[in-house]
Amino acid sequence: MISSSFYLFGEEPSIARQITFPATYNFADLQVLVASYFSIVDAKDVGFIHRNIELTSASEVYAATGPIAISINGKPVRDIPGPAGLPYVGSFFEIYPDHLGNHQRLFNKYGPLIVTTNMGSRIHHTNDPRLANIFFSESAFFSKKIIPNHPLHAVGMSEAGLFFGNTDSEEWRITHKFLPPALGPKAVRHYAPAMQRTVEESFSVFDKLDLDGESWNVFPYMMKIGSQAVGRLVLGLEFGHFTSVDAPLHEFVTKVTSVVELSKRVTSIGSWYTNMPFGDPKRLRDNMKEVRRILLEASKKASKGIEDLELQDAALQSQNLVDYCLRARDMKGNRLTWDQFVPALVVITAAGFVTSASLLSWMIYGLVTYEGVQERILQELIDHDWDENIQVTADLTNQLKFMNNFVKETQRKHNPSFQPSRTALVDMILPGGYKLAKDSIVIADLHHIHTNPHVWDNADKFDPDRWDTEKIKNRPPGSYQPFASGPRACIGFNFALQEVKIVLSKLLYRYRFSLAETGTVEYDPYYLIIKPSNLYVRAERRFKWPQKTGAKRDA
Ligand code: HEM
Repeated sequence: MISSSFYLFGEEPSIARQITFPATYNFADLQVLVASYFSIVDAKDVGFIHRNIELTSASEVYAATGPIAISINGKPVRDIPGPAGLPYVGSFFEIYPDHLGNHQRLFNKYGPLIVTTNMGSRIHHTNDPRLANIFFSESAFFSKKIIPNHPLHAVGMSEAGLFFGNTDSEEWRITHKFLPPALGPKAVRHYAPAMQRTVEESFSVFDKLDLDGESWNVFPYMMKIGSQAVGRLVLGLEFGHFTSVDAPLHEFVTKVTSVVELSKRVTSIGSWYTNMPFGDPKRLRDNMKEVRRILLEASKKASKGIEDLELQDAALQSQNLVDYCLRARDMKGNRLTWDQFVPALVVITAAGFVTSASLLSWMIYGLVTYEGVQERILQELIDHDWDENIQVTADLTNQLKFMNNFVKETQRKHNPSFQPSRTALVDMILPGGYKLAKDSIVIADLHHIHTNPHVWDNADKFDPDRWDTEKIKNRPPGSYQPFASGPRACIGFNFALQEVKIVLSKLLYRYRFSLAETGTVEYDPYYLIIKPSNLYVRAERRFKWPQKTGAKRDA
């Protein structure tokens, strides 16, 4: 056996630790051993330096006398940089109101991992795909664990399992076993007719707005469509959002929307604010209770089948997710109880419509902002034999190559979700040599990863055709993850993608969209997701369509 002492390059040699290892160890074995002693996340980053000389083989390490420095990617370990901040408010004014622009400025200034302090809450952000993948991987280093500093802590709701539960909780384990099959690709296919019916119901309203020559604010209407689809498919509820131009939003939708708004507002002030017995924190708790009450009542009324079914069969045969939850059994005959599935369905409903409504809004933004996009999608529809009576299926939308590129590029540049957060489980050394303490909150900034100039060519350019290039196939792992990745990634992505393609195609075939107001379209910085707050468009009914080009055959 050999015994050598090691310390982290950048720290004092006097605190070196003695490590014993067999003389048969090669360089890679040494990297792994030392990484495990010093909690270095990726052993491949480990290098050895002795008397200012880099050691490149195991025999050089064996021969070194005295403490050996451990470098990370050839560099010393270091603290995570970030703005110094002001007393009490910390970096609040460095970040808000334009948190997207300001985080970009901070990444430019401090590098790919930064720390900000907001009224006592320290949060780490990255725009680096590799770090994001490490955060998302649910490992001995990181997990989704909702501790007081975590941005989702203010909402509570750990009993939902999905979204708000810790990964090591029984609630998450059980809901994550039962609910994903009902949102898998096969299950989602049988939702296509209901999705189509939902968008077709909106036509009477958009026709009327067109006849009256009126423009409309996109997000609220996409919210009506998105929530109507989710209400129908999750709860079996009819929200009646398109009975007239001004039909009010269903109570459930208004309450969920205010929860989304309030939770961002409360967490943007810091974790200490969460438990205040008044103001926004109290309103947030009250609205959460209301959302749960409404969902419980709706679930009791939802239409149901009779037979119990195995998970996959239940996913294909149930009329809605309440029906699914009541009938689905696992191999051992276990089922979800009402206490388990009602909170989970609250989350699925909310996660389902706010995000999809926002993505649809950004897609309409794309139509009216980026030249030629609208015409190309329309031409593609025509070339795929689209007409007013078409029955849209998943097979059909999957054939729409440009549409699919357009959705991907919209999610790259304008993804609704931007701040999935994880918690550090131990003190550790990250790639780049960053020292991170246990219980630190880390956020993979999806927006900034997707627009990172070190990863993307012409990152700011909206270019759907980039998705056809060789370069895109060889992009770094983790550089595009609109639905996050790893075990806690989105379980509703099949649903979302199918829905937005059906809704947008049907709308675009019927209407020509144009921007109704000049000026900058802004996002709402105090909303939990990124949505355009002032995008006004005109949707004019089409009466003429272009000729087929025969491009379908070539696709
Ligand atoms: C464009 C639309 C959507 C986007 C961009 C999106 C994005 C995301 C992201 C980034 C996460 C990870 C959150 C985190 O790590 O903290 C997530 C989780 C989740 N999403 Fe989505 N989502 C979308 C649509 C949907 C839909 C339609 C549903 C359901 C019908 C859904 C249900 C969920 C659920 C239940 C989770 C939590 C999974 C878990 O806790 O393991 N999402 N979503």
